[in-house]
Amino acid sequence: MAGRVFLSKDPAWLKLKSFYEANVKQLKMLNLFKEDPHRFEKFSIKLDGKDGPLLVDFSKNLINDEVFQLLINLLRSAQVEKMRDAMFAGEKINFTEDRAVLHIALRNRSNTPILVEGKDVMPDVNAVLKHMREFSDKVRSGSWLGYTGKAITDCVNIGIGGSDLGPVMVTEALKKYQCGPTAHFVSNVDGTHMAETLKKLNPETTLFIIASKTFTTQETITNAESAKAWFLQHAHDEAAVSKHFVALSTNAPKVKQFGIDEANMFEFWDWVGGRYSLWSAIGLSIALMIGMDNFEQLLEGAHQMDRHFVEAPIEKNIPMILAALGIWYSNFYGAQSYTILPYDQYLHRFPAYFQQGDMESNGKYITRSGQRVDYTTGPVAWGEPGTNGQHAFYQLIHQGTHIVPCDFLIPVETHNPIQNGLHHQILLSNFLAQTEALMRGKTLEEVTAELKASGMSESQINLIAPHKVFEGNRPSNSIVFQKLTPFTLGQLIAMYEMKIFVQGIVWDINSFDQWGVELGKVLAKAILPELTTPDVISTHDSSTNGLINFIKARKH
Ligand SMILES: O=P(O)(O)OC[C@H]1O[C@@H](O)[C@@H](O)[C@@H](O)[C@@H]1O
Repeated sequence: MAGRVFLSKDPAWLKLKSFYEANVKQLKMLNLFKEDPHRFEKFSIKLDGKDGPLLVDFSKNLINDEVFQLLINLLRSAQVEKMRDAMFAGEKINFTEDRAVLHIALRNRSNTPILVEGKDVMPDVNAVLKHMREFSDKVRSGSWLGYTGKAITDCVNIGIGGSDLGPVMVTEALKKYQCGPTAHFVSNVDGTHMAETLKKLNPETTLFIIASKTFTTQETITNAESAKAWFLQHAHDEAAVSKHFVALSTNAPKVKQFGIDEANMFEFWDWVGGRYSLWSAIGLSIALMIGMDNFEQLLEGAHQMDRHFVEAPIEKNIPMILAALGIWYSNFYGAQSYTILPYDQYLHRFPAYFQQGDMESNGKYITRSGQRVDYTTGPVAWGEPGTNGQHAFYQLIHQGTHIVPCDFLIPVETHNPIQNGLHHQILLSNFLAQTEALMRGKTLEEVTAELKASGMSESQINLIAPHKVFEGNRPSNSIVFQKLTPFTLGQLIAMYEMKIFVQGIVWDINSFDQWGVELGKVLAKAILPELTTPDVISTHDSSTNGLINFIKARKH
């Protein structure tokens, strides 16, 4: 952005750097809690929502008042508010693709005009939502019939990346709200994915949704062709295809070419990035499975978070604060990753969804003005649902040599209070215990006293005690919501989207392109024909040649 100083030269950055160098050893959370009885109130935000409040407690972080203020100053210096406003105003902030970034328009429930090149996009957005409602109502009510006159019981979304991960994550998260066909997903070009999915399906009652923004993605088009071939093996009638295939795309000519009726195409636009597209027609499988009213609740929740993001001052702004904390750890503490740990089984694909959301957005080393950064940008995002993660990788989070900031998420109420709610009580207690343990740790004195009390000998204690010590002082955010409803899920997704946006602005990168996925695609296209010729391949480096020739020699 014009007038922007290179981040590592920004005085706000340099202040954080010197604060870190001078004070890092003194930032002990346990002491900070002791010194300030109001730390929780000060470093937490409650956002009221339709389905109950969303509480974000960031008090278990390595911050004091001064760091917090310095981080806020950094965000101001990076002009995040100005860039946010530019995004919401439809400016072409994705300048490498000459596009606006307007997933916020897809969930703009207040319906205020949003202009792209002088044209309000809301009428088009509303028209597609209407189309989705009409279609999903027909399918769910059983009035949309397959080629033998039977209602649709299953739909298969064929898409990859942003045309897959969002619908997969949301249909898993909102399974409890199912009132329509069961959603299946085929993304991988590995024929196993398609073959294993088709095994479970009846062509007479299955709807295929071909989801591809470009409608040129090799994996998706290959899978779509295979699904069509399978379908026609049963239906023996090209005319039946229109009853069983619909498309979600920005590319009408390609959709037609594939043989899908234009009436069965659900449109979206180039200002919707793939990884931000679940709010668009790409969400059709969600609308089919949970109904359009619930889909619109998802949009409502996201819209509420968008409003909060636009209206709240930086100091009280959830996505801004989460972004600032992430920067504190990535750029000053040297954290290379962070975890998303949902204590809700329904959210089991939530971390995977944000692997694309975060890493495809911010995994970049070129600034908006074309220079190479001399600081780190997007971290590795990973995670698994609690409590499974506890029995797998939490060892490293508690006692490893890496600092791994953690986001813990949990609903107060479960959809499945089996055994009188016992399971959920156990889940809640584990959630609370983990963040406390990470923060408090356990000292050598505490461990020694415990071992002594158990009757252990001095020499045994000396041998074992160091292994049982926890340094503690390990950061986490606790994100607590009432219940996992469509509205709440919308809030949570938008919260992370906006956090990622803010970080991209501070790092001065374009979070909305993805050139990094292109090189492999081009090389794969060149290699594909080489796999079928009888020749020995010598056009690559010796490793790639060797691998190709080995595979060819072993293939029957
Ligand atoms: O929706 P289509 O166009 O098939 O793209 C699917 C995916 O392709 C990948 O290469 C990435 O660029 C993703 O961002 C995108 O979501």
